[in-house]
Amino acid sequence: MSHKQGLILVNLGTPESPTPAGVKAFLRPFLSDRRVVDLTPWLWRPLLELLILPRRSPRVARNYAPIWTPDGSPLLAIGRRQQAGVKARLLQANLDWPVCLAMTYGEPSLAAAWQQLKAQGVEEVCLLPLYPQYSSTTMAPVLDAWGRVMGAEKNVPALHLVRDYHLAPGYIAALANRVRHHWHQQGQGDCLLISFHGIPVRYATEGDPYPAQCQATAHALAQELGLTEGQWRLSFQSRFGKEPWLEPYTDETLVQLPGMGVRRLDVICPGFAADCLETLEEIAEEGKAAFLAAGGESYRYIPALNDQPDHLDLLVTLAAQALGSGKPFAS
Ligand SMILES: C=CC1=C(C)c2cc3[nH]c(cc4nc(cc5[nH]c(cc1n2)c(C)c5CCC(=O)O)C(CCC(=O)O)=C4C)c(C)c3C=C
Ligand SMILES: [Fe+2]
Ligand SMILES: [Fe+2]
Repeated sequence: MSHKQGLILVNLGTPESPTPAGVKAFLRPFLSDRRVVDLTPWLWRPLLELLILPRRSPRVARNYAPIWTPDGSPLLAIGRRQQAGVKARLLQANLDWPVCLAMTYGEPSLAAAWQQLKAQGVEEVCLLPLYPQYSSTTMAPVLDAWGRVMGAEKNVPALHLVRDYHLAPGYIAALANRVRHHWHQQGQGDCLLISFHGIPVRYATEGDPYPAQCQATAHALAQELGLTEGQWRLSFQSRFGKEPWLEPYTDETLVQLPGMGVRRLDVICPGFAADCLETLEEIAEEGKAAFLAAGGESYRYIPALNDQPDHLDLLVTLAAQALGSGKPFAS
C-alpha cells in the first residue's frame, strides 16, 4: 500500500554534441533497434556501419549545430526543464516523489534513472514516455529497455506505464491553448497543418495503431479550435529510407499548399512533447523555406508544449492517475 513512488519521464535520446562523432554515437543504438528498423540484422548491420552512419552523421551534425543551446541539445535542455517543473508541481501537491529524466537511447540512461530511484527507496515506478501517440517504434522500446534494466534486479518494483495520452483532455486543451495564443500574437493563417512524425506504412499494417491515434488527436484539436474542413490538414514528416511511409508527406504537402490557395500557413507538431531537431530544423527552418519557395507568403511554426505550465500540469496528472493518486489533479 504505502510503497514509495517515483516517476521517470522518458524521451527518445539525442546526441551529446553536434559533431559527426556525437551524432554517430546516438544513431548507432537507435538505428540498431529492430523496433525502429526491422530489417534482418545480417543485412542491416553492415549497411548501417558502412553506409548509413558514415554518410548520415556529418550531414545530420550540420543540422543540429544551428539549433544547439548552451544547455546542449534542445531535446535534453527542454527535458531538464520539464523534469524540474514536474518536480516542483508535485512538491506543491505534497507529493515527494523523485522525478528522473531518461532517454531510451544514450544518456541519461534508464538504468541510471532506476539506480537513482532505488537509492531513494522507490518500490513503485511510473514510466511516462513523452509520446502522446503510442507507436511500436517509440513507446514499445521504452518497455524493452525497462525490461533489460530489470533483468539485473532481484526485487523488481511495481510498474505503472502511461501507454499513450493522445486524447487526454488536458493534452488537447494544452495544444489548443498553444494555437490560440499563437493566433492572438501573430494572427490566424489560412490553414493549420498538423504534422506528425511518420513510420513505415508496413508497421501500421502489421498492427501499430499509431496512425489512428494521430488522426484522433488531429480531429480532436481541430474540433476544439472550431476549425472546419479545409482550415486544417494532417501530414507525416521525417521520412527515412526507401519504403513507403505514412502519407500524406509533410514535405510534399508544403509545396502543394500555395497552389491550393493557402498563402499563410500555421504548423504544429503535436507528437513532439519537446522541440527537437525534427521540429526546430526540419519543420521550422527547412519546411518554411520549401513553403515560401513554392509561393507561400507567411509560415509560422507553433512551438511544442515544452515546459508550458499547462503541459507540466498534464504530465503531473498523467503520472498521478497512473500511480493511483489522481484525485488532487483535475484535468
Ligand atoms: C529509421 C526510422 C525511424 C522511425 C520509425 C522513427 C520514428 C519516430 N521518431 C520519433 C521522434 C523523434 N525522432 C527523432 C530523430 C530521428 N528519427 C529517426 C528515424 C526514425 N524515427 C532518425 C534517423 C532521427 C535522427 C535524426 C536524423 O538522422 O535524421 C527525434 C529528435 C531527436 C533529437 O535529437 O532532436 C525525435 C524526438 C517519433 C515520435 C517516431 C514515431 C512515432
Ligand atoms: Fe524519429
Ligand atoms: Fe529528420
